[in-house]
Amino acid sequence: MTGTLEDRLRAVSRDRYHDRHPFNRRMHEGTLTPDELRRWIANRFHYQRNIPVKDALITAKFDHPALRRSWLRRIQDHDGVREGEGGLEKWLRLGEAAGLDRATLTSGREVLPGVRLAVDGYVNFCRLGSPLEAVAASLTELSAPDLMLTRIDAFERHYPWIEADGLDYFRTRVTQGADDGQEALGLVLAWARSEEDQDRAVAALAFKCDVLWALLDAVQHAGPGGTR
Ligand SMILES: O=C(O)c1cc(C(=O)O)c2c(n1)C(=O)C(=O)c1cc(C(=O)O)[nH]c1-2
Repeated sequence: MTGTLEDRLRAVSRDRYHDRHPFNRRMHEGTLTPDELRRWIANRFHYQRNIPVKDALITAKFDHPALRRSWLRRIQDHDGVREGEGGLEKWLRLGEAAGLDRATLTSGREVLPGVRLAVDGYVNFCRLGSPLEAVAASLTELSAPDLMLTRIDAFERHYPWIEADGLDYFRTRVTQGADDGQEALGLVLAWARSEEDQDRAVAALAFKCDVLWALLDAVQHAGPGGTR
């Protein structure tokens, strides 16, 4: 393999990221119907609510208090430090701004089989993998902040029927995602010294890109009314 590990990771994150998925392209062009957008929001909530679960599994793999303390921040970013705060709460508000009530989102009724499998795949990958692989899988966040900026712009321009407050989640993730991505990159570059470990880190990131891609495939191909 040619190039430094950082070059290889950035290339995977650039070339296989879900910003290139046809569903995301349509989102940005403004051609999604309200039902399609709501289907995406409801299904992505399943991903969101599992992020702190997988971060708890990763935290449990770390030997050092400083590392656990730092990774714990990710759980708090999503779950909040108090009731009514945090990313999951903001995602529920995004749903409400788009006309989806909380009970529907939290029930998980709308979650498509392919989305369930993709998210389970990610959680189990982090549960069973090495700390290096689990942290490397999160490196899609290197590309997430740019995607958030594109998404905010697209929502404001093309989907004005979604109340502006609903976009707070994406605004928050611009800086949180950038910080998370930098932290994870520093760890992966420090840990992956052997060629085998470097290959494992790149493969973990490629797998994660596939998870995000598969999630959008399922959302894109759902039947009328968002059914399977
Ligand atoms: O909306 C997106 O496109 C997007 C992508 C990603 C990502 O690249 O994994 C994350 C998020 N959002 C996100 O909101 C988030 O909290 C998050 C955590 C992680 C992770 O793997 O630890 N990825 C992402």
